[in-house]
Amino acid sequence: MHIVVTAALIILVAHLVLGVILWLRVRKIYCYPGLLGFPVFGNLYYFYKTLLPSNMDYMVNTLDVMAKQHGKDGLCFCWTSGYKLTVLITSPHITKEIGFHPNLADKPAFMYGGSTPYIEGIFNSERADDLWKLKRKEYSIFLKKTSVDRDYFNTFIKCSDKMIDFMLASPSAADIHHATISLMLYTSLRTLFGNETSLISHPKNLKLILWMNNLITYIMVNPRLAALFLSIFRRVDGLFFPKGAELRTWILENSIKTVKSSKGPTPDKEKNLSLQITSRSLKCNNSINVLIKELQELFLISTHTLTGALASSIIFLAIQPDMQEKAWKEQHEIFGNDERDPTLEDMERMEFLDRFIKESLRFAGPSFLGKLATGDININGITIPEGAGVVFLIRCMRMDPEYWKNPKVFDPDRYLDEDETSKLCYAPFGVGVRACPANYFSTKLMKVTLSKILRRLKLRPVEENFRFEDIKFECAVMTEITNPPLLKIEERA
Ligand code: HEM
Repeated sequence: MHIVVTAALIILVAHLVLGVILWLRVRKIYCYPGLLGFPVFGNLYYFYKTLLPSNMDYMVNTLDVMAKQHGKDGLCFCWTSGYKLTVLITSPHITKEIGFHPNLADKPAFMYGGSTPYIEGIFNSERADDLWKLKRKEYSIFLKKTSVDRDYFNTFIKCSDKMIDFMLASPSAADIHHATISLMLYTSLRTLFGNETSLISHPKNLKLILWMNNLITYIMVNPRLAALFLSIFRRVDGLFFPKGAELRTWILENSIKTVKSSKGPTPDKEKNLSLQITSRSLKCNNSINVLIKELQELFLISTHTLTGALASSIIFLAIQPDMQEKAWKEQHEIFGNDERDPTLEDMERMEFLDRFIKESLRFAGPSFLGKLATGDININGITIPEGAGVVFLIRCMRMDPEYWKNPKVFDPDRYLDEDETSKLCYAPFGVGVRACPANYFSTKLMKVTLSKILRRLKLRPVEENFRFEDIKFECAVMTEITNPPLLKIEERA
């Protein structure tokens, strides 16, 4: 009994000390929710509330509720991961003011660090240092408009035909996520890796990527636990996922072989991004492990985001027949009954499809953006202190009735009179110097694929009464549809 009482007292005192420390850290901070009238207990309450979020949906929604209840002027200070001081941004005007702030070029290790046993390239780079700058330059060259239009456009067309074949393979109940993953893996290999292999469509590898999506989300929410688990698992993953390991080896060997044998006036490394990465890594005498992590990141980041975005857009078309007809009519006006492939000029004319993709990304884009303040940032007399995490709750901004008329309604035409405010709280490709370098690449690929699908296929949900309002969204790295309907696929006459 004595021991139990002593233990209880120690725990109580330790908590009081912790509560006081937390309170001392935030007592002068503008607009903080944890005080609850009882500073020490209020801080302890928020410490536990944010210590181990079960999933990203819970995390983002908890932060959103806090920001709505306690935020002022689009800012709210709080804890994340228990004790990390974080400022939540929920206003497009603050986004504008600090989006490009020089002290916001780094990413918080407590959100991105968990996956380093597996991926470590530009996306996962905490620091915007010289190496990041070099890598970023390589990405920008390979993903810029001229490279996409010149080098990838025809591959996008071929890949879209493949997507249609995938969909037609099970016309009575097509699983769109499955089909899109196959397409994205294939497209990513053909464009960014410059090569392809049948290993990609092995059912075990498709399953692995589906599983990866959930894993990446879990890692961002629980980075420390994840890093520990992954660094152990990394050594034996080939035993559990032999097909995945085979694919990794294939990509690596292929890149190294091509770079080593490259000669002539146009070195092979200039042909695609993975060869560029391999060439640089070999020149810097990096270990093979470092190279694997960088290539793995390129592979994952280019497939997982696009899979979510494209699968959601196809589902949005299927469950909104009026919208599908409008998009089809636009295609018909451009091509008539001609079955030719689209040209770059045709793509320019697809204005409704452009808006449709934009609206799809408003619903299915990323849930939040995480940055790190590397120095004090002053806005309107408020200081975001050095070391604080800065989380832009972009999904919440994209759904905020203050900035959008009827935000829950899927309305591509809302972009016909887009103002600066809605542009600022849209940001599906991020903000500032760490924004996604693949904005043009991704939207062009989505547009080509949707255009080809619209011209050849009619899509409907198997469950005929399924409406847009029935969709359940969940915050993940990309916002996910948790109840995706199976689709009926019919060839247009
Ligand atoms: C629809 C598809 C995509 C969406 C919605 C998307 C979205 C994003 C977002 C929100 C960020 C973080 C930006 C920030 O922190 O401000 C990001 C970063 C990044 N994305 Fe994408 N992305 C997509 C496709 C791709 C593809 C295909 C690639 C191919 C290589 C790619 C490569 C990257 C890289 C390298 C970064 C890190 C940039 C940096 O930290 O400097 N993304 N993306």
